[in-house]
Amino acid sequence: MKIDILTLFPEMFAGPFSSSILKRAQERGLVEIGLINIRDFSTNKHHTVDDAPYGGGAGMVMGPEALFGAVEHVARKYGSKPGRVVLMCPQGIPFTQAYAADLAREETIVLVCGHYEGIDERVREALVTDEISIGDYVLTGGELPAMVVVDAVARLVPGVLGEALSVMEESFSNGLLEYPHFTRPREFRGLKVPEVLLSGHHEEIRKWRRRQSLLRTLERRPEMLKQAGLTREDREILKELLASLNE
Ligand SMILES: NC(=O)c1ccc(NCc2cccc(O)c2)nc1
Repeated sequence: MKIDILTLFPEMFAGPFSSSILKRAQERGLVEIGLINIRDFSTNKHHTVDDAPYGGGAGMVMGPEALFGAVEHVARKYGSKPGRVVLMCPQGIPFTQAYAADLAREETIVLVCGHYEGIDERVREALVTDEISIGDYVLTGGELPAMVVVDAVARLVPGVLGEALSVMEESFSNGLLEYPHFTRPREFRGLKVPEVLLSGHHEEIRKWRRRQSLLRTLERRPEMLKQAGLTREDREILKELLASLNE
């Protein structure tokens, strides 16, 4: 999978992409991450990429020339239009695990890191296929959201996480929050591991984990329960949990 990132600050990406899973994924050729400096496509001698907004108002807007130039550069690099051109912005669609899975199926995606008060609308109209927000807050630029998207998407590319992916996705993608995890030592500063996890009874362990996922989801994200595809057994457990919470 090829991910090209259009940014004014390519140096911001050196850290996250030069360590651990993302580094190894690139070394193994599973993911290619291209960093493209939007400023290289500025069309004026001052190399600016932003300008005052028509209609007045505070702040600056990123103009169309450099962004169009940068996206066309990517298209020429691959000899075809990019599959998806994703603008990171607060007005975007909330980024979710499902959205990451959707993007991970693409051969090439471009992430556009906007700045200033926003970007010229003609970029949205003519180039952008997706607008994504990583949360309801405004950041100084789209770079951090782009890193989040690259991390969430790259780990889903086949081979990047290996069998760990299926285990992780299975627990998260079942629509509930994860159950608690424990590892050695069995007791730490008086805090013990739940006995059931030491019992070796796999069916009991499965039930305990499912119950913990349901309890955690009920307590923290009850709205997720509606579309979680609950079994009859789950509903029984939820009834008990609700009864005990209402005691
Ligand atoms: N929540 C987010 O994903 C997010 C994304 C970007 C961003 N800032 C750059 C920007 C880019 C475009 C328009 C705009 O108004 C601001 N801030 C927050």
